[in-house]
Amino acid sequence: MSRVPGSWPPVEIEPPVLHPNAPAPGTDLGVHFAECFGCGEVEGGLHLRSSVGDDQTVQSKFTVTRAHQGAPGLAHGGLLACAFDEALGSAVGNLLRRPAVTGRLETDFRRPVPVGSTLYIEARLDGTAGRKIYVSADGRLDAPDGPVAVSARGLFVQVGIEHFSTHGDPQALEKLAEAQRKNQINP
Ligand SMILES: CCCCCCCC/C=C\CCCCCCCC(=O)SCCNC(=O)CCNC(=O)[C@H](O)C(C)(C)COP(=O)(O)OP(=O)(O)OC[C@H]1O[C@@H](n2cnc3c(N)ncnc32)[C@H](O)[C@@H]1OP(=O)(O)O
Repeated sequence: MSRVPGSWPPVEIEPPVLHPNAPAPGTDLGVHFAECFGCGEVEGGLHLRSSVGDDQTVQSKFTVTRAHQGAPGLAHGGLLACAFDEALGSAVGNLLRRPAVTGRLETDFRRPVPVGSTLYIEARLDGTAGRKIYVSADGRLDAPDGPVAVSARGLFVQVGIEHFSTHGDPQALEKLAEAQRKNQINP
């Protein structure tokens, strides 16, 4: 199988347009949902932390613990993919502020990621085509300029807010919206 990726994005795109209320570079993004496996206060979760970077990027990092192992002493690839889903989703949700879900996520695992190492992920908006939002990211080992260990490319698909109330937990959604209103998060 070739390791040469196909062209990206795979369709003709428009340049991404930041939402007028998108947080400024340097802003810490906090936790979008306390029970999220990626960023929430979940035991064994990734506890990924993100902030807005320059040039339509989100910078995230997480430290691999023993709870994240696949082979002894090494991160599980599926959990690394989870970290990229979260980082890419955070770029879409915070910079474009459009409700969207992951339609497709591809990952290239280039180097082993040991327990105890910290992955620095930079996610960038690549472009949009109607409801389709293309994003990609690189994850570097132990420093923002460390060697690339994992790369990912994702397609997020914009959905109506009813996607979450119809298929998810409407009561939890309402509680989350209420908490966001209290924290005066701009819609
Ligand atoms: C107010 C908001 C702002 C708030 C801001 C606050 C900050 C928030 C910060 C941070 C939050 C984020 C952090 C979390 C991140 C984690 C995200 C996840 O893990 S999401 C869970 C996993 N994903 C699913 O569960 C999806 C399940 N799939 C579906 O529901 C559907 O398949 C869906 C919606 C993806 C598409 O279904 P259809 O019926 O609506 O639309 P169709 O026509 O099928 O697709 C639309 C277009 O997309 C293409 N498409 C869809 N899936 C594709 C695929 N796998 N590959 C290629 N193309 C695909 C299609 O070919 C179509 O393209 P053509 O318009 O015809 O050109």
